[in-house]
Amino acid sequence: MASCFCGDTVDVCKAPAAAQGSKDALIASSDPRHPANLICSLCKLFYYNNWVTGTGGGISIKHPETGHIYIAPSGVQKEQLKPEHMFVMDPVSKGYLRTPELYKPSACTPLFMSCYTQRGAGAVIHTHSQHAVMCSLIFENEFRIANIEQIKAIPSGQKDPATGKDINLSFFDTLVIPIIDNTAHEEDLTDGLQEALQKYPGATAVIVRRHGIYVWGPTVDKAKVYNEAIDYLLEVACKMRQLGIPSDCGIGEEKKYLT
Ligand SMILES: CSC[C@@H](O)[C@@H](O)C(=O)COP(=O)(O)O
Ligand SMILES: [Zn+2]
Repeated sequence: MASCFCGDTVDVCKAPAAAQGSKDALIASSDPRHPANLICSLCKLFYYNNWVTGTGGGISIKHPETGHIYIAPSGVQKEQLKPEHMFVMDPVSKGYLRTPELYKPSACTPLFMSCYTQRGAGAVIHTHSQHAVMCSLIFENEFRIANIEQIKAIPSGQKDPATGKDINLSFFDTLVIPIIDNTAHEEDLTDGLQEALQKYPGATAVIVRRHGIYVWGPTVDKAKVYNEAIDYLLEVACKMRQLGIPSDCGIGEEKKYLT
């Protein structure tokens, strides 16, 4: 049976008939969960959170069945993306299976690839969150926050030996996120990101000073939850700092900073 560009054989290709057998089968789908559609809907959502305005930031998703890596073009308004704008990369050869005309792939591609390769990520989110930028000015090399309920949404880096599932942080734990320095060009961040990935094997995010944050997870849903929870915690940390309370202070210790 002949194979389609989407990775299926043509008899099971789920793309609309007009796209079957063409490279558009990689991006044409009526399924809102298809990476080409999900990148567009999530970027809209992120735009309204002020995370990907002014063309900054973005998201890359690995197709959970085919393993194809979906990447948006560089320098475009992320809330206006359409599935036909997507680059599609083969995860093994790292060659592009689909290259939309007139566009270059996101400058974040080498950083997304580092998270796929070194962390087995299923999706990588990059935002220009103001909370991440502010925390990168407040903290030196690590962002730390402790004893806040929302921490429980973040993985600890440990796995349950019985189920193999990620164990999340507890309320009493401290979340630590490494901070790397920004560079003139996005792709030049790759070495710094890779070093941080090695040094912090349990981390699910890296903050880029005066720039934003990269957050990844084993699935797109988990990456989305981690990004939301981390942004909430970054915002809480900024507010605690404004009141003079260290974000990793012990339970009850805040009183002594509030006099
Ligand atoms: C506002 S320009 C931002 C870019 O330099 C970069 O930091 C970024 O996040 C997006 O890069 P892009 O190549 O458009 O996907
Ligand atoms: Zn950026």
